[in-house]
Amino acid sequence: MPVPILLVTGFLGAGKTTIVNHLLANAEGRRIAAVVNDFGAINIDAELIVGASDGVVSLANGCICCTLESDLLRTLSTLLRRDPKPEYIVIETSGVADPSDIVRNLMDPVILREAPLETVLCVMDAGTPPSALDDALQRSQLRVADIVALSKLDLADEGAGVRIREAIRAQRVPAVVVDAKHGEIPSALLFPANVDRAPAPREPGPKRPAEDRFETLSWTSERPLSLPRLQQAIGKLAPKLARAKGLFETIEQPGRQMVFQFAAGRATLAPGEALPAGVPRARIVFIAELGVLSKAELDGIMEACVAG
Ligand SMILES: Nc1nc2c(ncn2[C@@H]2O[C@H](COP(=O)(O)OP(=O)(O)OP(=O)(O)O)[C@@H](O)[C@H]2O)c(=O)[nH]1
Repeated sequence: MPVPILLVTGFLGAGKTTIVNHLLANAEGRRIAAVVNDFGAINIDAELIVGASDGVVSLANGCICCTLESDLLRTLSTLLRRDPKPEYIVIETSGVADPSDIVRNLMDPVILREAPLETVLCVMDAGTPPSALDDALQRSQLRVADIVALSKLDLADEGAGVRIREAIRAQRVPAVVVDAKHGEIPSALLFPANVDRAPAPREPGPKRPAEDRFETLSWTSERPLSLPRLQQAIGKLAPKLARAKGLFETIEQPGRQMVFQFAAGRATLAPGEALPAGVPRARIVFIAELGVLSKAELDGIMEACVAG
């Protein structure tokens, strides 16, 4: 029985992990295997997924989640050899990845037979300015999509959803556009009921030279952070950042981790789990356009947040 693949693409911080988490938490008896592609040296995506540890997790509802190892095809064949075999595979791509390259990889004849690419979902922040769709990376993420999910409608102004839908239409993208409130998309839209029917191979589009546009800077600390000082640091860094995410302990709430997210100019902080043993007290990944932020500048700004 072929195992259909759902590929989730979308720009940095668009809301891909939120959707994958929602799918895993609401699997309704489907055995879903999720492959998350982490950008940075610190393995944050996997930690944010409910109940994950060591990069691989089996959920109580029969779903599993793993990080993408060096090679996508090897990761997929490992998943396909598992017993019981997953019924669906969800691959979350990196926000800086051109999904055409992954689509091309998935056209491998063996993978296509055993795990055909069924649906490509592009997640887009509803507050994305229409001009951002002229960006080559955003365009290639949209171009391969069957479904575009608009995230963060709750944060966007009233007209934003309409404006971004018009901008997507203007790109002549044939995809269906749906709203995804806090990661919620009807799973019937994403997973075919009849898995016997293998989807047709796809044309991934022209191969573009890989563009090194972003760099990831990891920052860790063995000491907890001061929240007011962190706020100041993020204020300084914000104009230079494309994305940041991290986990850390604060002086204000010792013994507990906070989950920090920065996407589309917006920073959020939420309470996380208890601080696990043997990990640095602060682990944050910063993503910036190449040459915009040096490690020395980042370290200088972040060290000022450390207690004592
Ligand atoms: N208010 C609100 N926040 C959202 C929604 N969807 C996602 N977010 C938040 O947006 C931030 C980024 O979401 P992620 O799901 O981590 O985004 P991502 O696309 O996986 O990010 P990368 O993998 O780093 O590219 C997080 O703080 C989410 O909680 C939404 O519908 N509403």
